[in-house]
Amino acid sequence: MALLAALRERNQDVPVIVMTAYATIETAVAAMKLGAIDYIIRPFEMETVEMAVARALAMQAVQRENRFLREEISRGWGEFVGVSPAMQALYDLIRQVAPTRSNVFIVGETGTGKELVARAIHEASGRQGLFVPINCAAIPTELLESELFGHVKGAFTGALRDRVGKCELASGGTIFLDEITEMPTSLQAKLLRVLQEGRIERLGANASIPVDLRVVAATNRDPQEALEAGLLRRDLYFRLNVVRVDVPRLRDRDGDMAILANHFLNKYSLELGRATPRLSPAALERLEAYSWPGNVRELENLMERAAVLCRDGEVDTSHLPAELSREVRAAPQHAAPSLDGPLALKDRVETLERQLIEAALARSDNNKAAAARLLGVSERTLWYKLKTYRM
Ligand SMILES: Nc1ncnc2c1ncn2[C@@H]1O[C@H](COP(=O)(O)OP(=O)(O)OP(=O)(O)O)[C@@H](O)[C@H]1O
Repeated sequence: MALLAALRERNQDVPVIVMTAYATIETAVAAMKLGAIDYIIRPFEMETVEMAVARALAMQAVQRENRFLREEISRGWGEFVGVSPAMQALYDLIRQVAPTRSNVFIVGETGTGKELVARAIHEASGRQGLFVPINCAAIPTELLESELFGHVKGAFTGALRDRVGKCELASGGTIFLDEITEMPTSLQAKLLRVLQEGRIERLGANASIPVDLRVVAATNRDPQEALEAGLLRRDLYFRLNVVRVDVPRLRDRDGDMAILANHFLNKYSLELGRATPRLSPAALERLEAYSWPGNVRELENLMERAAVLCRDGEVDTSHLPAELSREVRAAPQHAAPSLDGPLALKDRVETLERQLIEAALARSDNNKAAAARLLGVSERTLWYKLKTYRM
């Protein structure tokens, strides 16, 4: 019994079978309470022991799998880290659209994980072909056409041999056109023709090849503005925007900051061969208050930096770059009350409270839970204040 208690104390998940000649119901119950999973009374048949061991091992496997699944669920979905309502909605949408053949248009700020979304759509689509990403902004215009559609030997100076284009490569799979608005509109027109006809012609070839394409396109611009500015052809847009997927900004992912920050600290500490440091409450608060224009990519970079700089097992505000604290400190100055005029305490406090609440709501995009955290009060208190001040 003492050994059982000690094992449990150390959190060992060794399955324990108790064997005894002095059986009473009480000791059996006590042993089970201490974590024994079976109880065998002497004398016994060998078969009984074998069965008990087999059962114990099977149960252990189930427990491990359960724990693994629990950890997975609490961490995110697939490659995604995050369990916020905004991300749950995104996972649901991906699961819904992936198995359809519809083209998908992903919209989201830089670094929000648009490529991750595109990959997840392909993974969950069941399409047997390849996932072929192409960043339209990263390839010089004059090369983009051959990159997309391929060419035959001699199609232009420098075309020394036949080349398979990305569209052909992605046939049966998914082509991911990142930063679609950076593709010249002449090429957009050509791409549209390929999608309409389901056939592709390599540059310089005089025959076309059938392709089975599913397109996932992405942009970090506002699609409406891109259309108006003539960066995106309307006809292509309608073809691609069958399902639109908006990827939430990091500051809208309520409650994901700690999970994401710890995930990246863990990732980079592993790479450095160090133990993962803890994230101090003050550091987390600063991360929560920052606006994250570069979204998850920016957070990942900062956590890599923190993992390198941190030497004492705890990431504190001193391991974070100065611009984070500047943004946080700017707030109180903003709301600093003037000491001129009437000094009635109640009115003054009320005005200041209203201003702080407004600022917190603005900074958290009207998300009450996040605003309450910024203000350092409970959500309940915030709701109460909003009601009292009729805000
Ligand atoms: N929810 C998430 N969980 C874990 N990692 C993430 C998540 N979102 C993004 N990342 C990581 O952040 C980085 C940026 O993601 P990604 O390249 O997909 O962003 P993007 O929106 O395509 O950016 P850009 O618009 O600049 O091309 C990648 O390293 C990606 O793995």
